[in-house]
Amino acid sequence: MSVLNTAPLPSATILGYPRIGPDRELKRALESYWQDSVQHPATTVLDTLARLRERTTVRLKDLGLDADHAIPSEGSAVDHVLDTALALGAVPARFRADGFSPAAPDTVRGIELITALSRGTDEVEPLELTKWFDTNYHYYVPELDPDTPLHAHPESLVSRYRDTLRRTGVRTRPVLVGPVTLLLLSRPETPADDAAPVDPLARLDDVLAQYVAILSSLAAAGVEWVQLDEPALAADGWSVPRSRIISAVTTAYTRLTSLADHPAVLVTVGYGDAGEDAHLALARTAVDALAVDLDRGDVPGGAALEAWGERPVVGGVVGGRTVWRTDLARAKNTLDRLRAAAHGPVPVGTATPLLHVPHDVTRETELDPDVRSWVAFADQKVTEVVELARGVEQGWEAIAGTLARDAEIRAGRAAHPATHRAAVRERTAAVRSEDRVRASAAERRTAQHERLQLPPLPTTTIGSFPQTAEIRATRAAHRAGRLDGAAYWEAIRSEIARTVRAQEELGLDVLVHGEPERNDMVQYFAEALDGFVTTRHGWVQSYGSRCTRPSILFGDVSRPAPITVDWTRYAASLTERPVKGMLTGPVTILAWSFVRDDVPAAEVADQVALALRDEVADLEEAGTAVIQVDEPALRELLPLRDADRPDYLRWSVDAFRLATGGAATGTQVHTHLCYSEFETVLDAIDALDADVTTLEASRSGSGIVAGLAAADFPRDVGPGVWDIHSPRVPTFQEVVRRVRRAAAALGPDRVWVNPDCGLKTRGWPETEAALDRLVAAAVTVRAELAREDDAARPGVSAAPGTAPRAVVGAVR
Ligand code: MET
Ligand SMILES: [Zn+2]
Repeated sequence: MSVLNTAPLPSATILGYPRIGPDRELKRALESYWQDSVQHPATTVLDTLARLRERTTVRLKDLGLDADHAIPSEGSAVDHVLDTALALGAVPARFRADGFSPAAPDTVRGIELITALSRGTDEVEPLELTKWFDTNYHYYVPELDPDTPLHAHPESLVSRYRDTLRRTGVRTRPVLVGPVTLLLLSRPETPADDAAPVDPLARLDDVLAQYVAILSSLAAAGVEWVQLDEPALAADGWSVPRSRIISAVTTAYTRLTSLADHPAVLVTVGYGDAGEDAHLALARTAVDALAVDLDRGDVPGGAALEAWGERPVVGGVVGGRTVWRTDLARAKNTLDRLRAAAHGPVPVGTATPLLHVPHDVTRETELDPDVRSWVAFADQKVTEVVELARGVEQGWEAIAGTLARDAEIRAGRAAHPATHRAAVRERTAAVRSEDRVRASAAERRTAQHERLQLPPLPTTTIGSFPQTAEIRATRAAHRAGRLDGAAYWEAIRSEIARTVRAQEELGLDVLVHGEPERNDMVQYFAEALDGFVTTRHGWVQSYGSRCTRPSILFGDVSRPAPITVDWTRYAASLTERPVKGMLTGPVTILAWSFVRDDVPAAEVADQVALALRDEVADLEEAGTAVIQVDEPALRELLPLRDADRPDYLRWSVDAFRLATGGAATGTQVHTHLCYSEFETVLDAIDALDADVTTLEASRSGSGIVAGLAAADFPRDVGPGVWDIHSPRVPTFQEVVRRVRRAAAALGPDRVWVNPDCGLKTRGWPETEAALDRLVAAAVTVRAELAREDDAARPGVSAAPGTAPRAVVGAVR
């Protein structure tokens, strides 16, 4: 084994930085290219990436990360997991058959390939999108079959490094997802419906051969440090036993560090505590440095640190997933404990990449100054890292002023009246367990059937309809004061009217108002509730070019006035069919906001739930018979470690039930979940006690339907039959197949027909085309079921359900 050089790891570092750009430059470049690749060719995306990389490096250097190897070399166009898959040359067979060959990410062909993999083509479906550990970032799931050819493509890793060095003079640290995590996150291309479960580690050797080739190329290019991220080590719930994962770690890092020439290897195990077994396994290889998450995890045990010897252990004391200032006194103590136990240097770092926080809070000039002083975005966190590193290097007295000021800000926050409001606390304290319980599911079912009179396989959508440029402009004009209340109200009403009319014409059974007034399903509620502030530039990447701007939940939460009732009432006045009231659930409001860290999450969730409970009551009062409370993030907050899960599931389910528990027997409560694998939390979904659950299902194959069937899930479900995350319109046959499969597996009297998720990112033409097929498919399968019924019971004719006007032309 020989490490190419002995350049030390610097005393301050971060594990990653936001990639989308302070003004979402990357989003704009990608979307322009996707919309019109003649006007905006792939080279414009590559130029934007290069400019952002340069900007980031210069900025980080200015903030004090001025040593070589302190700054990660990043720059994924769409997703870092996808980039790693491309670096290994892993292109699924269906894309190869469609004319795509492996390519390095930062090339025109690479951008074309990334576009196809993430968005699909007319011919083939895109990669599945799923959440990255317990965050709101979503990655594209790599697909690896036993025979997927692999071939290393290190070109972009090399060119990024060289380009940054040339432009800025800084030696950066290329980053890849580590081999063990990459394999655990991947899935086979051909879903193994009934076949034996696939072993995700089966291709370890082949994959390692590509990492070997990549590290050799990096060494040859003069790269001195490389970062391999292994967050999977801090999570449970993989399909292989822990012991095999640990032995894969040993195999992988023994091999990668025994190369003739290779850059020094920093392994990061963020997103929680990897545990003694993983630390020890890594320590027993010749890995050059380890970075641990000391925000969520603990200082590694003595045995592991003993085994690490004099190699550096990066103390990740600055959380990468929270916007609150780091508690510097606590960070100092943690670092002192690590330094006392470790035998080598302790550089200061972030716990995870800063991908999950916005760029810079100093730009938030409209934010309440008190709240702003409590907050740290990426740039402020870098400053915290740099300051703490100065404390480690020069002694804590060197940063005594910084520590004192932090303590003062912390005390001010604790004493601020908005962080403790007696009326809110009294109300949560008075909640009784009966408040979370409705009439029995059977009674509700009867009452709701009577009231709603829906056909079998009822059709509905998830809530939002296309958010056209026009609607966004209307909202923006209103916000900026260029459009007065009356004109705004009129514009939104006309959009609602259009949406209701379209749904009637398409023949949907349960309608929605379309959510044109909502900028975002969480921010909309955050703006209406007390206890939140919103930001102007606080964007974080959700997936690909999609960003969200989480609100900051900083105080006690209450509802000053009804939020959604007028819009829902207006939509209902336009149609005879039921219109769903649409609310975002308490868990999702928490998950997609930056939540205060000074009160237990269970208390915060109940505060939000009580506000929603009042909204449910007001919707009922306005005559609403169906109310959907979305919880797409239920699975997202699920702790990565098994031991932490029961407590989370208890308070999250409790909060949903507090929000919905006051609904009348005849009110049909829906919930909607998407973006992740729900198989592991089916019991919790059941415990939500919703009458109808709509789920994302079309990208993940038949998994969720099979899972629900196997669990004998006792409620109505709508497994999505149209993947709305890509512009592709499913064929009629595909939709029929999915509806049939769901009806057969779950029983036709329990199944709803709906898209995977809301339609806000889609355009009207594809929305109408797809919904037309969806309604047609429901009608077709209803007729099939009616015929089966007829055949089974001659003389009795089954109800065909509503026959939509669109259906004849729709069957194609
Ligand atoms: C991410 S879940 C989205 C649910 C929301 N009601 C919508 O339709 O947009
Ligand atoms: Zn959804």
